[in-house]
Amino acid sequence: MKNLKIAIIGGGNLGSAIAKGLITADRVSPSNITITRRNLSAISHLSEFGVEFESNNPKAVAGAQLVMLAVKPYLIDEVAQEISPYVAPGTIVVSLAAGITSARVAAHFNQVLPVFCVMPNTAIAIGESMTFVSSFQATKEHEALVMDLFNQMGTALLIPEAQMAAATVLASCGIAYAMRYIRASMEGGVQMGFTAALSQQIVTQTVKGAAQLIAHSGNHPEAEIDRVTTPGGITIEGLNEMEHKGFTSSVIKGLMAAFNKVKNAK
Ligand SMILES: NC(=O)C1=CN([C@@H]2O[C@H](COP(=O)(O)OP(=O)(O)OC[C@H]3O[C@@H](n4cnc5c(N)ncnc54)[C@H](OP(=O)(O)O)[C@@H]3O)[C@@H](O)[C@H]2O)C=CC1
Ligand SMILES: O=C(O)[C@@H]1CCC=N1
Repeated sequence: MKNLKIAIIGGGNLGSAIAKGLITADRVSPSNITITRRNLSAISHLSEFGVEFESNNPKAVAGAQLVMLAVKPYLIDEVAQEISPYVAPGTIVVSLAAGITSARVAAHFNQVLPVFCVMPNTAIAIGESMTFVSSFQATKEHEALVMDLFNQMGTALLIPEAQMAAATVLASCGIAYAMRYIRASMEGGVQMGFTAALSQQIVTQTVKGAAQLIAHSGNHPEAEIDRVTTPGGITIEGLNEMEHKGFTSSVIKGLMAAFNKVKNAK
């Protein structure tokens, strides 16, 4: 694994996060990771990690055993076409583009290659991603390698590609939704008199504690809520007011709007 040569095409938000995650996991030598984008100065901060930079995609994929496509979905066809002649036989292709099928990516290559759709979230940079993987034209060995790689940077689950749209919304977009809850709570904290910095510290630790409570116990969130809500007490007053204002309904409606968007991606 240490010697696996990886090319990350598109060093933006996700591509850079994956590069950081790979280095932090220490399973791939930084010098074996090449990251590309047109404006290389925007990722110069990654040079401290020892990764290679390249603005030429064909050069980056030549010699790579695993190529990750981390450009925006509308650029996937163009970039796959561009690198196709330079990709060595047997190269594993990982597409990170939301809403793009593996068959569509595979069709751009002039040889049959193992293609994976992989949907991480930005917490991959710190090894805490919830990552979904689906495989196409791949052997069990390819699957094991890709799963092992992404399990080094959080939790990876192999799923049928048909579930990828829902997985994208719940876990990849989910980071943003969780952040919005955190931000809303912080604003409430400031209104109650905490500084923004202290409010952020309080909410961050509280959300972390809540996530870890259910992760450790396997309890349903409502069971943990029951432990907090004193009958006739303070917590239930706040919870019910949030529900009167449509909290659960808003979250589900937001998830479904995103789900419809990703299912109709072009
Ligand atoms: N952000 C997220 O949380 C997640 C994103 N994804 C998917 O990851 C992909 C990337 O998203 P994200 O990182 O947010 O987007 P960004 O725009 O941040 O990153 C894409 C990068 O691609 C670079 N790029 C554009 N054209 C080329 C090219 N021809 N060759 C090489 N690099 C190029 C751009 O840099 P420059 O202009 O300098 O070339 C840009 O930095 C998308 O397909 C998205 O669906 C999936 C899960 C989560
Ligand atoms: O918002 C987006 O389109 C991408 C896909 C998942 C997370 N970010």
